[in-house]
Amino acid sequence: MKSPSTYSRPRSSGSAHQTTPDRFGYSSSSYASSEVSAIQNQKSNSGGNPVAAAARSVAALFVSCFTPPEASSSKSFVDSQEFKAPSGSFVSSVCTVEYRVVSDASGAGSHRPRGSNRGITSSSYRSAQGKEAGPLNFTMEDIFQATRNFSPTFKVGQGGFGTVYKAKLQDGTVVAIKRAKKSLYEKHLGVEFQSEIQTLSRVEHLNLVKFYGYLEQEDERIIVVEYVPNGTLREHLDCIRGNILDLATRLDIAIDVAHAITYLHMYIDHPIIHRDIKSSNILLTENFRAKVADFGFARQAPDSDSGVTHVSTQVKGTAGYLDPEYLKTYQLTEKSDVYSFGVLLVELISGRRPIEPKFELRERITAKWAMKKFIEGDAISVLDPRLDHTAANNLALEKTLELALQCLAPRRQSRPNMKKCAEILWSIRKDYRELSASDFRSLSSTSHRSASIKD
Ligand SMILES: Nc1ncnc2c1ncn2[C@@H]1O[C@H](COP(=O)(O)OP(=O)(O)OP(=O)(O)O)[C@@H](O)[C@H]1O
Repeated sequence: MKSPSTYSRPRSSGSAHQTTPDRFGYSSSSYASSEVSAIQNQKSNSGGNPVAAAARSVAALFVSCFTPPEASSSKSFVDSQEFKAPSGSFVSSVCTVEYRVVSDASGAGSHRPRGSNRGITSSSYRSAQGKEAGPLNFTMEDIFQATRNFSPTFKVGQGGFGTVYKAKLQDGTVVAIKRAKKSLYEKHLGVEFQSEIQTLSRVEHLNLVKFYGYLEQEDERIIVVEYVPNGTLREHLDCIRGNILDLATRLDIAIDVAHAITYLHMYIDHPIIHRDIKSSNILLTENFRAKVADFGFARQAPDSDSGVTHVSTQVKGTAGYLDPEYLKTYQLTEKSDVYSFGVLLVELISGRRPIEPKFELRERITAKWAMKKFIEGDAISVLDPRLDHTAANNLALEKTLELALQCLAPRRQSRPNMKKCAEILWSIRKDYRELSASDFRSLSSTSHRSASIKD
């Protein structure tokens, strides 16, 4: 459950460009010039390893961490009349007990979908089999029937938004039914609900949860989406869903997520910034295909055709995944998702959560710890200890950390876009497969040789 806590950060033009440390330790004192220069000096004596050289050059970006962010020519989304938020709609952000940063949004719900309180969209015209099945005209009765009056037996999850149930519709389609909490204190849920249904109704992609419809009636707000049966990525990294994920599967998942975000950023009419990319929002199918879920914080991206470079908005997202430049300037772009994706890459490689309070201070912020290790030439110690140090794993580890370092660049201009991330990951996977195959060949020829010696 979300509840207001200590984090409060009202928009204030005066403070936006100061070099104050953020609460995750990415400050000029803790992670910028002196520390990185020292690391770079060490590395400059370490020979001509191309990976290390790339790491060094990207590491230099950390030196410029928290310099004033934008040239004055940049144009904000709120500068545009069309998207101006209603006056007085900006309020302080708050942090939840789960460290999820939420706030009453100014913009996510600015375009209510047309129609009544019974939501049927183009995406809801399809059944689970992908057939054109006609609109799923949900009534409260349908929902009660499908969930057996919201029986706890069918409950599969609980999030900040509410409770999630697995249910079967009358046509046999298995769906997830998300029922919003009714708490009077949770006004932001209305905004999250609007944001989620608006976004879901505009998208369709193999790596995004499919939308079937919604219902908004009196104090009930319900979203019906594809049921994804194999839990969240975080549950798999925690090994509470069976076996440990091997690196090949982790690379596949990273690529699926990269495809989903690329689609949101580049391949729809009005691109979308997800704003909450994290391992607990990545759902897995039985075949370990990844589907990005939870569009409660999604926001329309700035319209680059009209020269708008960013959206000025309150900070939303989840601690540990938040782009420090967005935190500091309130300027949102697609590159904030790229930053979160960088954190996700480190999570996939290390198995650790983005914030690990139980570790000593210097290991507590996983991305920061991992990047430091990588820059120091000690990538090996970042690999999830439950994975083997094969040649293929070690190479993929180095290359993935190198990409993560680029995604985590303090300044958004230095981060690659998501399409580039996907391309780099394809090439990492290709090399990984080739090396795994040759690892396997040499292993089997060794065992063949030792069997012949015995004969
Ligand atoms: N489509 C789905 N298929 C199967 N399980 C789901 C689905 N959507 C959500 N769940 C389960 O319900 C849980 C809560 O999901 P939900 O999207 O409501 O989270 P949330 O409210 O956004 O949480 P948070 O605020 O922590 O991000 C998930 O962790 C997952 O276990």
